Amino acid sequence: MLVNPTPRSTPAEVPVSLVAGSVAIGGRPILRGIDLAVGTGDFLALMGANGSGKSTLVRALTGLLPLTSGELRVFGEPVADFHDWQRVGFVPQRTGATSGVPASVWEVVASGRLTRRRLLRPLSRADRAAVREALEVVGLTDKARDGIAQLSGGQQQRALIARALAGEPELFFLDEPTAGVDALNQQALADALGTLKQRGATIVLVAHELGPLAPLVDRAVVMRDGRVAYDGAPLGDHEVHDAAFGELHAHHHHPRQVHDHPPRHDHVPHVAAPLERH
Ligand SMILES: Nc1ncnc2c1ncn2[C@@H]1O[C@H](COP(=O)(O)OP(=O)(O)OP(=O)(O)O)[C@@H](O)[C@H]1O
Repeated sequence: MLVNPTPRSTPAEVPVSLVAGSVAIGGRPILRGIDLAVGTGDFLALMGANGSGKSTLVRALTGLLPLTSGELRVFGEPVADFHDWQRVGFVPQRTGATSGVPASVWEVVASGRLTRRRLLRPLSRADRAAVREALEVVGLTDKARDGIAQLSGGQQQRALIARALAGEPELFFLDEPTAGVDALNQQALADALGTLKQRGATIVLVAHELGPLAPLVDRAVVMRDGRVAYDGAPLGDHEVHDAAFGELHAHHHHPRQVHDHPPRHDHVPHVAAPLERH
């Protein structure tokens, strides 16, 4: 493995790192001994078959789902001590839960500023500017006054992304942002994420197919059965399939799977992954 003596981030700056992270739901192991450190400015695509644990991993990395074992650090702090959640944005998998909520697009996006302002204060000028900009980035300026429920699925997805953008996160998680989104909207999303990336944001997204996002991705992680099956340079479709279904083997055995960028977890003490079995 490559050893880089000058990691891009100092330990305190690493946006998110998980060491030997395991999650069980209802006693069933879902994530098993995951080691993953996401460096500043990474654009990471989390891939793998249905049920391989991608969404669970994202929820674990955002601290929404407690670990059964292992250690999660957010911007260098153990998750229990981390309070600066405004630095983190999360767009969950689309569920259609927005239908029936009588909110305008503007209101939905403005709610992304909630963590930044004190309760019961009107939106400040900075808040309004951030909301306006977020709407512009996702191309929904002209829909700001529409009800969110009137938008198409892809537009709703962009509104949710704008909400997260309005919070100006440094670390941004998106779970399947392209699922069920047409080609035009996928391109708009790619443009929005490209802008974020240019600003130095760290992005982790779950995707089955990258489509127009592919040029942005600089690191791929493929999950298989609750474990990391591949972590390295972006893969072609066939290679993703092979990693997801076990035809590429553990990365220290296969030259293709050697990291082609600096290792991300120098800062964390090595902890042996607990052995888990069905
Ligand atoms: N709340 C839950 N209760 C029980 N089992 C769960 C729960 N959440 C996830 N699982 C199980 O954990 C496994 C991983 O699910 P997860 O949603 O993380 O996979 P995924 O890779 O995101 O899949 P998909 O591509 O279908 O979204 C699946 O077997 C799923 O059934």
